[in-house]
Amino acid sequence: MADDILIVDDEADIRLLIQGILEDEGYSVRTAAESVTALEEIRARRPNLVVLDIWLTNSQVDGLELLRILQREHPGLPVVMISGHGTIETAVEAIKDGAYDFIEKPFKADRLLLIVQRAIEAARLRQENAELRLRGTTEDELIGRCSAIQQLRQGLLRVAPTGSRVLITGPAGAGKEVAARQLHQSSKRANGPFVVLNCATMHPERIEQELFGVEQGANGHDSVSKIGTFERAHGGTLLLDEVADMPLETQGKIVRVLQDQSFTRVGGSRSVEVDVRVIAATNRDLSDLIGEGRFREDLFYRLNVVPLHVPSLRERRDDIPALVEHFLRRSAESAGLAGRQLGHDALTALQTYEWPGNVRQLRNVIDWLLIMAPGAAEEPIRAEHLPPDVSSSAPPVLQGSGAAEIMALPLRQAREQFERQYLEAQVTRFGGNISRTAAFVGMERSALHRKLRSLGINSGDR
Ligand SMILES: Nc1ncnc2c1ncn2[C@@H]1O[C@H](COP(=O)(O)OP(=O)(O)OP(=O)(O)O)[C@@H](O)[C@H]1O
Repeated sequence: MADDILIVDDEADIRLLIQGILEDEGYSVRTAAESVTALEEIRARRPNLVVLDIWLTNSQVDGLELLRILQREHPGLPVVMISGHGTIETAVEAIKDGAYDFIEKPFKADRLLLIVQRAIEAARLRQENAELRLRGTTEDELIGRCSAIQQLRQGLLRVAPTGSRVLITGPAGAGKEVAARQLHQSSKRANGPFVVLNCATMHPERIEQELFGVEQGANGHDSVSKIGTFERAHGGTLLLDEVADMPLETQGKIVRVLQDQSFTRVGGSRSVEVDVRVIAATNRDLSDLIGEGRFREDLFYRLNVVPLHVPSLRERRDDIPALVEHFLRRSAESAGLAGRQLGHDALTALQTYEWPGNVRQLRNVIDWLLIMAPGAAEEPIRAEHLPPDVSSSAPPVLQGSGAAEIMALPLRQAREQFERQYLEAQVTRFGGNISRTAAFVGMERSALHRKLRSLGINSGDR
């Protein structure tokens, strides 16, 4: 997606010159000769960058004043100043007032392009960092090698370049946002913004302001007091997270935006044109909600062009060791703590746990362990060090009380009890796959089957 640049200069030949240079590089360019038109253009749709002449003749306000208005009305919008009669003092003043940089006429095309590219990049990074701070850290990389994740990864790669809409389903914390982010990264819009709107945490009355922005009449002019997520996502991807929680009325408006690729801001009348790829995510069954009249069928079909599913963590226990290793490394690095290893018992306990909160919960457990687990950095973390809710649901053989119980029994029963607990834990850990359990425990597949039957363990051979 081409970045959108507005050139504001009173000299027509300079506007044409800059426009030519930028368009040759693939930018999409709009121009304005004075401040009123410039503000109109910016209010019609926020550009990615403004190239602004310091001296504007026949203009309501000059370049420096316009810069101040932009800083007030459109914070975060990068501005590169141009001057023909530039003095260092004017440049310094513009930069103090928030301009990204300054270029003096006559300038070389290379220098203009370099500054423009850097300014857009810097603004994008700033926006991404602000969003990450707001929502906590997140990943770009979908960790996991199990077949469901490999299938998901292939699906993402196949659909990414097509620009098609995608509906990502899966339980809370399973990685739907990570998948959406990866889709964006592999698409042609990768250099554009990736914006997330969580429809569940948003007050129903505020959701439209968030999505479409707000325009208010001030001094007889319309002025934009808030840029919405649709506009911020122009040229990129918008993830509507927890889309099932979107109020019905807003759903109707989204249908229209998807149809027209344009909308009006709350309180405004002019139409804002955008080019946004919409991805939706949900942990609910939208067909049920359609049946109950709580989700619009037309929106469902528009969003669900390509459905992708992220499995729960308990359906892919095989991926737990790789996820644990990844989070141990990442969390230790970012907290400045020494890295730790997990003992086999702790890892098995994690692999047999049900994970109602999925990968998000696993990540929290790892953060907790790095701070709370006793012992020196080089000592492995044991099952008994896991947080109480995880360790208390671990198979008894991995809990301190398991050993005490076994010691109270005669050998035959003790052996049987141990075998039952040990094998139950291993079968769960390998997701019920008997061949892999047999390989790990060192038994023939058929012998393991017999053993499980004799111990009354339901393997449900998957
Ligand atoms: N496959 C994965 N690889 C690496 N990290 C992951 C993976 N899946 C999830 N995570 C991490 O788990 C946490 C939750 O993931 P994410 O926000 O994508 O889940 P979600 O399905 O969108 O959740 P919700 O429905 O609650 O919004 C994040 O911190 C994310 O970085």
